[in-house]
Amino acid sequence: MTAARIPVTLLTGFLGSGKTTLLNAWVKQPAFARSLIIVNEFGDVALDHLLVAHSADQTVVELPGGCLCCTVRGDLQKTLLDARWRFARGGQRQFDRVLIETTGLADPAPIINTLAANDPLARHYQWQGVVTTVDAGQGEATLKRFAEARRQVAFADLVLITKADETGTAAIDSLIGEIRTRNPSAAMLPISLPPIDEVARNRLFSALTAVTMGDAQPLNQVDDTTGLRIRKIHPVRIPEAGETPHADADAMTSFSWVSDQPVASEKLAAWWAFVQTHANERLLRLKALVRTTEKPEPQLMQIVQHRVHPTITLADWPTPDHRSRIIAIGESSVVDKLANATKALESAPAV
Ligand SMILES: Nc1nc2c(ncn2[C@@H]2O[C@H](COP(=O)(O)OP(=O)(O)OP(=O)(O)O)[C@@H](O)[C@H]2O)c(=O)[nH]1
Repeated sequence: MTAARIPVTLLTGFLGSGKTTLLNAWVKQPAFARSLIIVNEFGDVALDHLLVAHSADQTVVELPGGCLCCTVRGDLQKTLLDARWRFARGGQRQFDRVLIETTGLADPAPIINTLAANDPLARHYQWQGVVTTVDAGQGEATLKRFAEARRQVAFADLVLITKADETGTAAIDSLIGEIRTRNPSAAMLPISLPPIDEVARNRLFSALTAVTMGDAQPLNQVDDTTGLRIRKIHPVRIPEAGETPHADADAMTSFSWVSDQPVASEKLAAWWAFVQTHANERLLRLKALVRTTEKPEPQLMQIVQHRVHPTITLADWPTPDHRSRIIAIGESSVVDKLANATKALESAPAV
């Protein structure tokens, strides 16, 4: 008798659309306690896996070095095949399902193909579906501009329209219409994180349970805003059609910065003031986890296109590595300026 296959769910969504925030809430649900979480990082400075707060039952594996969809498919296959014994105790596997968070620029098709059409993997793992996050405020413009965002939506079984708390219903309705034209069969749900009440929480987690456990029923009930019949689709084999991934992203560049020296708060504030003047659609994403001379806890600072998120002081460093890290992705006209400005964080304090 063969053992039951392990369900795998992909979490994708454009840069800054709320994947990590969702994943954090998701894996705290008791039903997801025994999850193996695979986080793919963009660029050479890994930060996201540090921001996933998981429990002792869960393991977060970082897949560094580029985008899951093109450069590290072999790594993903190896990680999944090795995981069964690497994360086992006394011969017992320590996880019951796998959640994979992609980078914000990932094309899901090759990942789905790796999982759905790969013999050794298919023997042990069961492909479940795709959850795609779309930013309520910025999603429509992002969908128009980026092929990656369109493909992330096109392959979704469940689209979560995040940050609904920040956007009016008319804009959300318009975004839902836009998504419908690209994926008529996905279930859709506007959400706020953390969910605003118990009802919202239950709707979100029953939709996530449905897509993770392969149960179409709750998904059918998620969204009836358009009156369309919603059905969960299991992509089995999706041709890549010779498409060059990241066609639009070629114009994009990124920089990353790591330092073991704490930064003076004043200097960080001046840097942040400068960085914010460049918060626009040319700067797709900036994330900074910084140690200051005044505070041992890390400051988490984030920008998603023109939206500057409030700075958060984390309770503690997620790992023993207390180095500051900054990563930015966007058009080189902006990213180069920010990279230059970031050098100033390193210089000796003025005397
Ligand atoms: N107000 C509000 N803010 C949100 C919500 N979801 C996410 N955010 C904020 O949006 C910012 C980006 O969220 P992340 O979860 O880091 O987004 P991501 O998709 O993982 O980003 P990348 O890894 O860069 O692609 C953070 O500052 C979050 O706090 C939401 O529902 N409401």
